[in-house]
Amino acid sequence: MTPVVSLRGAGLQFGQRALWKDLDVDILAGEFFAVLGPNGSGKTSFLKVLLGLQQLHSGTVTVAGHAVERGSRKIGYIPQQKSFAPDTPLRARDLVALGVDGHRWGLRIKAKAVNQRVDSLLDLVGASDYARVPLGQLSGGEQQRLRVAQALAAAPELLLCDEPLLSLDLHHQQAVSALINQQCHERNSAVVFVTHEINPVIDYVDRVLYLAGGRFRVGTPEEVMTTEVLSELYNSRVEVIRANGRIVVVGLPDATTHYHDDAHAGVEEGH
Ligand SMILES: Nc1ncnc2c1ncn2[C@@H]1O[C@H](COP(=O)(O)OP(=O)(O)OP(=O)(O)O)[C@@H](O)[C@H]1O
Repeated sequence: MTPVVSLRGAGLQFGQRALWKDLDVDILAGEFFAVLGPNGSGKTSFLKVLLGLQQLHSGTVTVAGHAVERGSRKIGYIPQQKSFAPDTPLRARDLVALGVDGHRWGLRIKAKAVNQRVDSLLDLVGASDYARVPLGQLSGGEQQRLRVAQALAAAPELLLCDEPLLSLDLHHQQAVSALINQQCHERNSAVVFVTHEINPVIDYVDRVLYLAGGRFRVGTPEEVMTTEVLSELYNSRVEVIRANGRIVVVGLPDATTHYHDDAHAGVEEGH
C-alpha cells in the first residue's frame, strides 16, 4: 500500500536553527497521526511542508505517491484559527459549499447534490441553525466548526488539522474529534493532527510525532509519552503521569510551557 505521506531524510531549518532533520516517516490511509511539541517546535511548519507552502531544507516528501502540489483536492486543511473579518461577504453555508467538489456530480443534478451535501455537513458539525448567518457575525467556535465541515467536504485522502479544537467548548471538542476520527478510521483518510493536548484525542491517536528542542520521536503514544523519552527530548527531567486514561506531563521547562491560567503553572496536560 502506497503511504499517503512519505518523508525521507526530511529536514527543515530557518537560518542556523534546525527545527527537525533526518525525519523518515510514512503515514498510512486510516492512520490518526498526532504532532505534538512546544511553541515554535515546527508543528505548523510540518503541515506547511505537506501543503507545498514550505520547502524542505533537506530530504524528500510525497503525498499519495507524488511530489507535493499546492491546492491539491486530495488534501483537506483545517487551519489554525483566525477570525473572519466582520464584513466577510459569505454566509456560513457558502463557506462549506466552497469545499464541496461539484464536479463529481453531473451538471443536471449538480446544484441539488451540492446543496444536500452542504446540508448534511452543516448538520454533522451542528451548524444548521446558523447556516444563513454571515461568517463575520459568528463566534470563534462557530466559525471553527464551519472550517471543519469545509475540510471534510471533499472527503480528502489526507486531512491536515492545525489545533482544530482551539476555542471549542468541551461538547464541541468531543463532537469535532469524533468527526475527524470517523473520517480517519471509517472513511480511511490519513489524518495529521497538530495539537498541544493529546488528551482530547487520546483514544483515537495511532502514532505521535513529538517535536522538541530540534529533536523528535515517532511512535505510539505508549512508546513516546513516557518520562524517559520526554526527558530526553527536552534535555531536562519531566515526569509523565497516567491517570484515568489521561496523560499529564509535569515539570516542563518554563520556556516551553503554555499556562492556561496560574493554577496550571508547571503542569501541562498531555503535552
Ligand atoms: N518562513 C519562516 N521564516 C523564518 N522562520 C520561520 C518561518 N516559518 C516559521 N518560522 C519559525 O520556525 C519556528 C516554528 O514555527 P511553527 O509555526 O512551525 O511552530 P509551531 O510548533 O507550530 O508553534 P506553535 O505551537 O506556537 O503554533 C518558529 O520559531 C517560527 O518563528
